[in-house]
Amino acid sequence: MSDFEDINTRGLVLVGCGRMGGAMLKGWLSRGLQPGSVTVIDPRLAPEWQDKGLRVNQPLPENPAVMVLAVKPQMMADALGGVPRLSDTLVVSVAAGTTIDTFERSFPDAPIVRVMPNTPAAIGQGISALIGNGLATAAHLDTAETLMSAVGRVVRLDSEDQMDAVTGLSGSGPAYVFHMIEAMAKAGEAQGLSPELSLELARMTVAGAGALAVDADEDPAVLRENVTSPGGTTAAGLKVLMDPENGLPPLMRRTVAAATERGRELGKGAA
Ligand SMILES: NC(=O)C1=CN([C@@H]2O[C@H](COP(=O)(O)OP(=O)(O)OC[C@H]3O[C@@H](n4cnc5c(N)ncnc54)[C@H](O)[C@@H]3O)[C@@H](O)[C@H]2O)C=CC1
Ligand SMILES: O=C(O)[C@@H]1CCC=N1
Repeated sequence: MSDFEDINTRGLVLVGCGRMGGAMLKGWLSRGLQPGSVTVIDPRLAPEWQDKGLRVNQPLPENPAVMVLAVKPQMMADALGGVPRLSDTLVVSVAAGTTIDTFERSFPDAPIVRVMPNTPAAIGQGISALIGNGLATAAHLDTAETLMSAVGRVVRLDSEDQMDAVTGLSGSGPAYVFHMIEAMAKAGEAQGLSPELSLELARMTVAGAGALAVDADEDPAVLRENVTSPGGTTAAGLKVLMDPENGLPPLMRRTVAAATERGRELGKGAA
């Protein structure tokens, strides 16, 4: 039996099929979601989605199992304006900042689950955190978890208050890691390596270390120590990187704090 049986029967509506919506849709289709059961609402849908058998910008099914909202927070009011008041439909939002009570104003009788995914979902390696409203039953949360586990791992939160920090850490986090690759590559160039060689070394170092961090039984701190020979090269590098005043820890603290704060602002309706 497909995990998507009820959704395939009643339908899934995806409002906004850009980078995040598209990444999730790719994962769902590869896990058994039937294209004909998906209604995509997006006025600027990318051409790659046009001939996949999806229902594109067509009237919504009468009683869809799930509606996933994946538009920018600044576009949410606009997008919600075009959607009927569903009550027997699980509403799932992946928008940063936008709080559950915003959705409750549009869907006062609906179960609502707020999710924060990230773009490695495009290759099934995402991490999503989720929390439901008072009307979301264990079965609704399971449905949301089924959807999100099609594109990576899932964690459940205890409180919606955690969501902005989650957004600042794992939602935005892939961008920090991509920038780390860029910065490492530039640093290699500064030591005389060619840009191509430096980028390849940086990219595969981050990819391999990430995979090892997931695969290994040891904590990242132990994996770091395993690389660090006493009096060796890594110790010399880490002395700079781990400097408590000027190193990565205070920089990362400020980075995640800024992203978290921006999530709070978006939640209050900031443009
Ligand atoms: N990109 C990321 O890494 C992540 C994004 N998110 C959240 O996902 C949501 C979407 O972000 P992205 O996919 O990055 O943006 P995007 O700009 O790539 O996609 C948004 C899509 O919404 C469509 N759209 C705009 N107005 C619409 C409307 N009224 N009705 C239907 N569709 C409409 C656009 O045409 C576009 O295809 C945001 O709320 C963001 O906070 C969450 C986690 C990670
Ligand atoms: O930058 C943003 O606002 C979205 C949310 C998390 C990642 N991208």
